[in-house]
Amino acid sequence: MPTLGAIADDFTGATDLATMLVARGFRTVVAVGADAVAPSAQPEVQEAPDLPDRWAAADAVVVALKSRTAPVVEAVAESRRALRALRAIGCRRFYFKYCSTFDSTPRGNIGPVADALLAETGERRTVVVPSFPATGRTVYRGRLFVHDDLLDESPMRHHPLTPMLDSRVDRLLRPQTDHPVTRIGLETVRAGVARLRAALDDDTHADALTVVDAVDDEDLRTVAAATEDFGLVTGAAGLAVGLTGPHPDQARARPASGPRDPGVVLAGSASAATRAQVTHALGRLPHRRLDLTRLRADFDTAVADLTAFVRDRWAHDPARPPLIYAVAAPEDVETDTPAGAEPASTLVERALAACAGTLVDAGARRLLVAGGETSGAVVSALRARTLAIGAPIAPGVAWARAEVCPSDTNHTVDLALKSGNFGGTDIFTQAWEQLV
Ligand SMILES: Nc1ncnc2c1ncn2[C@@H]1O[C@H](COP(=O)(O)OP(=O)(O)OP(=O)(O)O)[C@@H](O)[C@H]1O
Ligand SMILES: O=C(O)[C@@H](O)C(=O)CO
Repeated sequence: MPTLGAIADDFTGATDLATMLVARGFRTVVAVGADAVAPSAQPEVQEAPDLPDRWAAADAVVVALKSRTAPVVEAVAESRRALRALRAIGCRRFYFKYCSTFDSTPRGNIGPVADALLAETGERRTVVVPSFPATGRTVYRGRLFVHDDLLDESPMRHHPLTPMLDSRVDRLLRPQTDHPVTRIGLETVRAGVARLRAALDDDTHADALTVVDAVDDEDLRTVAAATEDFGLVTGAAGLAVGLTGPHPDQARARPASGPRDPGVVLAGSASAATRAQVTHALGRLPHRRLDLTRLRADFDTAVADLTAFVRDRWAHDPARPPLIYAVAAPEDVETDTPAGAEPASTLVERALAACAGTLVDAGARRLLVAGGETSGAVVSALRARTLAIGAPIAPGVAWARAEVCPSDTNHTVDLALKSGNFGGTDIFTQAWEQLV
């Protein structure tokens, strides 16, 4: 029965945290939305008497939401619903997972969701820990770094939805929350678990969201140990490095596909890391770029041509998964939508989602998807309700086994959801080797 319940504000973030939990010995299931956990999770629901096997065999459940940039009211309502659903299947500790680059705006959604989850759990305080050293995110003196750059000097400064214009986590959070926002520095963390705990227990932090410095995994282990009885922690996936689950040797789900099963890469992300991965794959995998003009002129035919191309490549060389991508270079990003036309963002998401559905019905059994929004669109089109996390591919990215039903037939597939900025340059060609 799961005891740890997590709520992630996007799909790739959910698999990122789940990947870490599996590595830490938690048998982990990602549930797509609160309804995939407990359809009628009302406030009064406390315990489900007959847990489905899926939950009985899990140590942790991560609910994947699409709430990062949703209207605040919606994000709060979905997060509350997720928490109630997790509680109904037995979870007693909660983890609010947001982006390691603290993606949010002065209105939210990190602060409002943290406030709501504190109220829902009856807790008065929590910690704020976006640090994830394995992916270059560290917090020192309250400032968030992305590798060598301060957050506001990193490419996140230009993010279209959540431009990050400050690197001080407390300053970013203060306008978003009703709680005081406090800080605890690295010297206290490095003084050890007891000193950090004593600091957290000081009156200053009694009702606060406390941003805690962490520069390496040992710091995160100290933070996790000092907060082990907190009913709610918040952060990126890094904090989970300090958690220990009960099944160190059996936590990974087995792959669903074999080496000769057809695969495909669907890349809708325009992030710098994905662009480098696309460029690397162009010389190595059969590929097609989405043509926005054609998609706008005749969506169905354009998608049918793309899926026909993939099927043709499978017939020639099943071992090389074709790549369908949106952006290889910054100039591929459409910044101005032509008058009266559908914006490129939804067009690309719809196109890749449609390709995914058709290709799974045509035999695709392994899909690597790049981009958080893109992953949300693909997972929704495939009508996956749960993902069982399997082999890791890179920090924050793993294969997951999913039952899907894009039209009217069920299939089991291996799915990897890659955050835009995660993964090495060769991930589109190398990820398949982990599926053994
Ligand atoms: N050529 C393009 N012009 C404009 N927008 C595009 C283009 N290609 C893709 N997009 C959109 O850019 C967005 C990329 O977001 P997505 O979340 O998928 O990737 P990301 O931001 O790199 O990933 P993450 O959220 O994991 O960091 C999607 O909405 C996608 O449809
Ligand atoms: O924490 C991260 O950076 C990722 O899991 C993510 O949320 C990107 O969308």
